[in-house]
Order: sequence, then C-alpha cells, then structure tokens
Amino acid sequence: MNGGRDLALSAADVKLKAKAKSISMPRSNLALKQRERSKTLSFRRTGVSAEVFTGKEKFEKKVVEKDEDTKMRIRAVLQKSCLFQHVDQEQLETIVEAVEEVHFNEGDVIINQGEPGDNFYCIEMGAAEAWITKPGSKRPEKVKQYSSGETFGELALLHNAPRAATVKASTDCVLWAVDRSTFRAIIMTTTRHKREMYESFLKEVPLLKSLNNYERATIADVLEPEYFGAQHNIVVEGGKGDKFYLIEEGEAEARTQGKVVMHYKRGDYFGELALLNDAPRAATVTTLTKCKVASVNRDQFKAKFRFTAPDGLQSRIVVQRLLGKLEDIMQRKKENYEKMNAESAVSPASAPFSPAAAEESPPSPTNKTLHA
Ligand SMILES: Nc1ncnc2c1ncn2[C@@H]1O[C@@H]2COP(=O)(O)O[C@H]2[C@H]1O
Repeated sequence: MNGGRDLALSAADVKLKAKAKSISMPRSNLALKQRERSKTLSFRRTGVSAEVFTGKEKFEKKVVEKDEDTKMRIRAVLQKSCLFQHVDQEQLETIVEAVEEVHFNEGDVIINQGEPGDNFYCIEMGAAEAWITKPGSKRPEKVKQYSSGETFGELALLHNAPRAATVKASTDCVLWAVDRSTFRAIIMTTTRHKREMYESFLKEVPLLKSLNNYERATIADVLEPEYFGAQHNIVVEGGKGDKFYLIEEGEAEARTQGKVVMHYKRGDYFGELALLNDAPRAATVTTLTKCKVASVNRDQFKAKFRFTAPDGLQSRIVVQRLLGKLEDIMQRKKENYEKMNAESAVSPASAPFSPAAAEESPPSPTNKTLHA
C-alpha cells in the first residue's frame, strides 16, 4: 500500500497509471469499460448541476448473467447494507440481476474525486479507503476506511454531482457494482428522502454537533421514524434494550422506580445504553404528548459504524466521538442520578434532569475505551 502518494498525482497521471496497470493485469470488462467511460464523460460533460429527482426517471432493467451461487453471495452482501433495508423482494432481485462483479488490485483508484458517478459499490471482499482533496489544497486527506459489506459511491448518484472523494483499493478487492440507473430507480428514492428528511433535524441534535455533514447524513441512513401517542411507555425499566431514540417532535419523561428523573424535548435522546451494551433499560420513558422519534437499532448502528481496521480511521473516529461522548454523558447522568438520590433523601422536590444541561457541564474524566 502506498498511502496517499498516488492521490497527490494529477488526474492525468492517475489515469495513465491505471491504464498501464490495466495492460499488465486481468480486469473485468466493467472495470475497463468504466475507465473508458469516465474518460469520455469527463470530456462530454462540461458541468454537473444539482438535479431534482421526480421519481419518474425511465429505467430499463439490466441483467448480468450469473449463477445461483453468485446471486446468493450478492444477496447476502446487499442485505447487510442499511441502504438496502427498505427494498422489497422484487427490487432486491432487480438489483441482484443488474449487479456486476468487478475486481481491483491493491492501490487501484476505483473512484476519482471530481469525475461523474457511474456506479455505486458494495465490497464483497477486501478493503478500500476514501480520500478528499479540499479546494485550495494539494494534499488529500483520508476520510474513511471500508471493509467487506460496506458501500460507497452513493453521493454522486444521489445528487447527480461530481464524485466527492477518491476511493482506492487498499487491498485486492472484489466489488459488486450497481449501475447508475438501477441505483437511482431503486435505492435513491428512500435514501435521498431519508437523508433530506433528517438533515436539518440532525443538525439540531446537540449530541451530533461534532460530526461533519457526511457523517450526519450516514447516520440518517440508519434512522427509522416511530410515532407514539401520549402516555405511552417507549422503554420500560428493567426491559431488554436494543434501540436508541432521538426525539423529533413532542415531549417525554423518564422515571426510575416511579420517580421522574429526566424530561425530554426535540433534539434530546434516550436509550443510549442500548447502543453500547445489552444492559437492561435503566428507566421507563413515557411520552407526555404525541411523539415522533427517530430510532436506531443497535445492530444496524454497529454494522454501519463498526471498526474496520486497526489504525485511526474515520468510521472508528465517528464511533469514538459519538460513543465517547455518550460515555461522558452517561457518566454524568449516573452521577446526577446518584446526586438526586442523595438529595431526594433530604428534599423530595428535586427538578428532573435535563440532557441538554448535562452536555453543557464539563466532561467528567471517563476512560474513553472503544466499544466494538
Ligand atoms: N467525508 C466524506 N465526504 C464525502 N464522501 C465520502 C466521505 N467519506 C466517504 N465518502 C464516500 O466517497 C464516495 C466518492 O464517490 P461519491 O461522491 O459518489 O460518494 C462518496 C461517499 O460514498
């Protein structure tokens, strides 16, 4: 692996290098076609404008021949990705038929920042990394590491925009490529809708303030809207917890042993322990009004933000930042519970704890170990 050196080369150098490599090693037709196509496209398209998706784009089903065994492997990889969670059986089969297997060697550039997007990729085997060269800078920065089961290349297709990052193979890779029109016809509607729906809300969530726009957008992929009437117990003390909740609309309160310990409003969250471990629910959370919440399932969250490599990588940083912060907050909550319990022995009228206030207080010196 040669780190970011290749990426500091000019786009022309990278193309030449890719061309030289393609002569010396066997490649799938798609990988070759793709390089040719991206070259032609970069001449044909002089500018890329944002596009309004009407949901009525014409789409012709693509079929790439493959055996049943291969189809099963593709289904298994696709079903692991949260971008595919909402496709029905028929849509999944359409994607499975259209998907093309592509191979890249260690160091190959799979996606070039600034070029138009043709495919969305899912890693079957191997690892890749995303690098961004910021405007005015010549040095690319590594922003993400991918391993098998993970996906990339969705942004250019979702927004009809140039590639936002360069993605290169950090080992030999086998990828499943979903072509632009299949992606747009099937996956785009739900993904883009979800990212747009949660974009402004997630910016308001204090817990997520330290994340960048792309990290917040990918959190939107794992959020599910849930609706509750007033006086509904969303989680019950002592019960099993596997979801984390963000309040989008409405108010709720948490009680432990019948005593109100928290009050929640828009932007607040609860059930965070479930993201970290299997501990039983520490409180009962009851809606005070009608509530709309965005929930995150622990397995999906971990699948999306799991550690992918031993060094300091972006997905790990997201988890670290998010979970590290959660740990701080949980520790402060615990201290607050203890304080309140001590106070309530003296005065029964202590005010419920506010999560926003907890975040404003200085962090406690917790040991920020990472949770896989
Ligand atoms: N911080 C980031 N900003 C933008 N794209 C990123 C980032 N990290 C990873 N990527 C991925 O890199 C891909 C490059 O191609 P796309 O722009 O189509 O989609 C992009 C994302 O899938």
